[in-house]
Amino acid sequence: MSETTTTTTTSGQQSHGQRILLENVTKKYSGQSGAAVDDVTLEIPAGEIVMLVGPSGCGKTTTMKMINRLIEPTSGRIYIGDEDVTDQDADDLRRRIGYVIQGAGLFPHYTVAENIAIVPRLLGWKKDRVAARVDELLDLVNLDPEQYRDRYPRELSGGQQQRVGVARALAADPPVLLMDEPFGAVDPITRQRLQDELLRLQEELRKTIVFVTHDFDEAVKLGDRIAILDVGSRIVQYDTPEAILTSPANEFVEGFVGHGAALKQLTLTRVRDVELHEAAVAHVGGDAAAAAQDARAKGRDWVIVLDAQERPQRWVSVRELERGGALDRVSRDLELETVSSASTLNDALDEMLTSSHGVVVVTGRRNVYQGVIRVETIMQAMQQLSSSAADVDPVQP
Ligand SMILES: Nc1ncnc2c1ncn2[C@@H]1O[C@H](COP(=O)(O)OP(=O)(O)OP(=O)(O)O)[C@@H](O)[C@H]1O
Repeated sequence: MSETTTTTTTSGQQSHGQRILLENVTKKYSGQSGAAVDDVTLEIPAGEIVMLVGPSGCGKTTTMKMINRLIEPTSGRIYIGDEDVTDQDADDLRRRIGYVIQGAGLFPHYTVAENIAIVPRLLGWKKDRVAARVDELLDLVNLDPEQYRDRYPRELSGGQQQRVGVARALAADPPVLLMDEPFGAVDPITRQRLQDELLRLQEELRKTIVFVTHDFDEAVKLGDRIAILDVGSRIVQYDTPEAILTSPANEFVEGFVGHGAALKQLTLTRVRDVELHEAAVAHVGGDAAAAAQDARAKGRDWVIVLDAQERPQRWVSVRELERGGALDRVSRDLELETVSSASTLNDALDEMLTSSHGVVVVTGRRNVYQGVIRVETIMQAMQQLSSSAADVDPVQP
């Protein structure tokens, strides 16, 4: 494992995840009658996101914290890659496993840069290398280094703090990331963005990620696999989100899947998997009359105004342009919500239901405009999903 962590460079060389294997792992807290984690065997494949879901107190956090030995197992073995880490020096181990918790857990008296630099410093990296890595990571989590590196956590929003938390966990390029309800304390819109960013990051980094959540929809959205746990961390079902949604193992799992499984399946389809439509667009500073004409030719009543970097700024009606409205306002209109290509159709539907335009605007890397999704596209996807679910699941009427 040490090899992968020391190959980190600021030139973009990245380690890939390593397999984690829990073998007959048990944790008994003193004074408790049953085991909090009872003889669990679980293999987490390299480079995958595995979600641990289960009722409160079932042992999710205990299971996760045994991987970086914040909690010592009572018995059993834990392997990362081929290495048995059960008897390794715990401090040493933790420096090689990224850890993200709810509320980010940043040190309030350290700046953003100092927070991110903690593990690289402990590992003895040279100053220049640490500084370059901090900037690289801030970029990676979509925070402008110039603007944010010298701020203190209290000068950031909850979502920004959480991004710094992720950057800090990634600092020494660990092959394994543990995330304990990282997005539990932020509002739903911020949570959706952070989830999208995590998926985008994961496409690049391919870490092995163990993620504890209470939110089944989050598990479906983020997980390559989901482990549904019952008391004692007993694994009731361990499978892909598709398989859990279409063939829940028993009533306990059905309880998690809940009603509206068809709607939840929208969480399985990404914006990038469906056809985007072209909207009428114009640029800040462009010719308003020409933009209106173009929109009319396309049969559109509204135009999306993009800035010089092709980022959507606001909607403007064709009528306003025809009445001589100019395209000179640069400010971003907060009512123009966008989804990214990594977002789910469920997120897109959410945005659409609160937008008055009947479409949702899709952006790609660096928030560059890509197109729009129409409500018909979402309806079509839902029909396809429910007919394929009926094919797979024989118990469906
Ligand atoms: N330090 C401790 N001492 C004694 N018992 C503990 C300790 N930590 C956790 N427990 C118990 O172990 C069991 C599992 O706790 P754990 O925090 O792992 O569950 P969880 O599934 O993560 O719960 P939640 O979803 O509520 O966070 C619970 O019954 C809890 O009360």
